[in-house]
Amino acid sequence: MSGKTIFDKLWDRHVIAGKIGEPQLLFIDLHVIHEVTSPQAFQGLRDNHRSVHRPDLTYGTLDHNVPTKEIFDIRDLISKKQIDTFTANVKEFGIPAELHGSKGQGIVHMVAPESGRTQPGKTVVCGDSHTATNGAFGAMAFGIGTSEVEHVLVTQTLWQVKPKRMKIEFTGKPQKGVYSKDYILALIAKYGVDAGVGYAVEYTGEAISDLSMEARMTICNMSIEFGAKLGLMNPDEKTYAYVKGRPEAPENFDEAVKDWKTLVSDPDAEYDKVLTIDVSQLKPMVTWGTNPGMGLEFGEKFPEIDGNINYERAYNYMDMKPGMTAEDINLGYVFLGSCTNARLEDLREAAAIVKGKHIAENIVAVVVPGSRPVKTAAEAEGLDEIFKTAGFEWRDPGCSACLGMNPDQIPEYVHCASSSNRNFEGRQGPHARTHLASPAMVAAAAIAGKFVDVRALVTSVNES
Ligand SMILES: CC(C)[C@H](C(=O)O)[C@@H](O)C(=O)O
Ligand code: SF4
Repeated sequence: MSGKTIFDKLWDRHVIAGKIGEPQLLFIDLHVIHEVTSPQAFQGLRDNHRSVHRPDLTYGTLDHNVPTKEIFDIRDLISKKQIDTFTANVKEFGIPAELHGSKGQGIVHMVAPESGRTQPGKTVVCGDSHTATNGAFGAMAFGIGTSEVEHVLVTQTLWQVKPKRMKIEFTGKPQKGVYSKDYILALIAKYGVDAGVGYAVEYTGEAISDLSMEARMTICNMSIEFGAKLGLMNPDEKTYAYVKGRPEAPENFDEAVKDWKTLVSDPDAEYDKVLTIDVSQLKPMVTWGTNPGMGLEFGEKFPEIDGNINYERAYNYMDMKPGMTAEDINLGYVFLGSCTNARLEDLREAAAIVKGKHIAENIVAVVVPGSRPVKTAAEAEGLDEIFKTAGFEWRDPGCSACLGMNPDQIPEYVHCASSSNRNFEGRQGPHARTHLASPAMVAAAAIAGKFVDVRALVTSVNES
């Protein structure tokens, strides 16, 4: 009999009922909630006189609607309602949560790891498509819909059909200036936004082991942009070190680590599909179009339309033409934020590039730390001053301009270099035009006033 993948092991461990190939009932170890996808679920509970089965395994935060300029000045009525409703719900049902202005508040996929709740071996769900971020810890983490949120609140379980297994091996050492964001953008550009549909993806290989936990989260975060049900990685010493000492880390930590060590893919495990990417061949990526797969290495010419109506539509929306390169993009805005790339390491990488320089005249640049702990840590090491001196705005944590659900929006028709994960039409505001890239590329673009190849800059930064 062949070995098992980490995903097989996690799946088997959580099945309560049902047969393989049919929906199976899974136990959920951690249910994370935010203000956008939980209100109807709580209302459903109330209407049916039900309670939350395991408030202790539920954890909430406010993120999508919070204003980042003046966090308590919520002018939008829908935002205010969602924030107030969420606050009342978690109080009524006794759920631990990071409420408005609390010390741990931030984007949902950041606060769960930061609190220590995200751990190897857990099933983690959230009414949000980027829940696979938690998969970087060796957790089986995926997004669910609002009716499923209600199901999990009431039962702490969920019916799911087991997805197929894909292994993506990242080999080699990257050049300086190439980051995990480039790995995932390159993967999606090469295989497309649907290539992961129906799969649980395991990211593995030397290039993944070499990454920090923060950089690993960036890759897992974008699993959904590849179409995958979930993305996960084998836990290792870096994973244990990240969890250790956090408020919700297991009490008997050494025992937990012993168990976690068994939750890795066996060498002879079988997969339904295997892909390999050599990261030593990658260059910094920039998207030109209106899905995350419409991306290219910096310097490459944008593709011909050749009858592709998606390309035609994307070019029209973005007001660009085949044959242009990323350097020709008429940038007006830079957004450094989101659950993809607004952790401390991301801000450090960007700050190293902007230090001692000033943003270009044509640019408005905003930094939005993904969580309050990140903001506090960044300020403790003076990153805020570096950004502010360079002309960036330094904001409070939240989803911000990653999507236009709060006052932070990119103005109409303006091109934005963004460290986030989605470049859909209208994603950052009506008619806004988004170009996804790594935090370092985005920072360099703020200074130069256009996209530049960050590899040259990073070398000189490191030498100085
Ligand atoms: C609002 C929320 C449901 C949504 C998601 O599911 O991902 C958002 O976080 C996003 O990134 O588009
Ligand atoms: S930061 Fe963006 S991608 Fe992440 S949860 Fe918020 S809106 Fe979704």
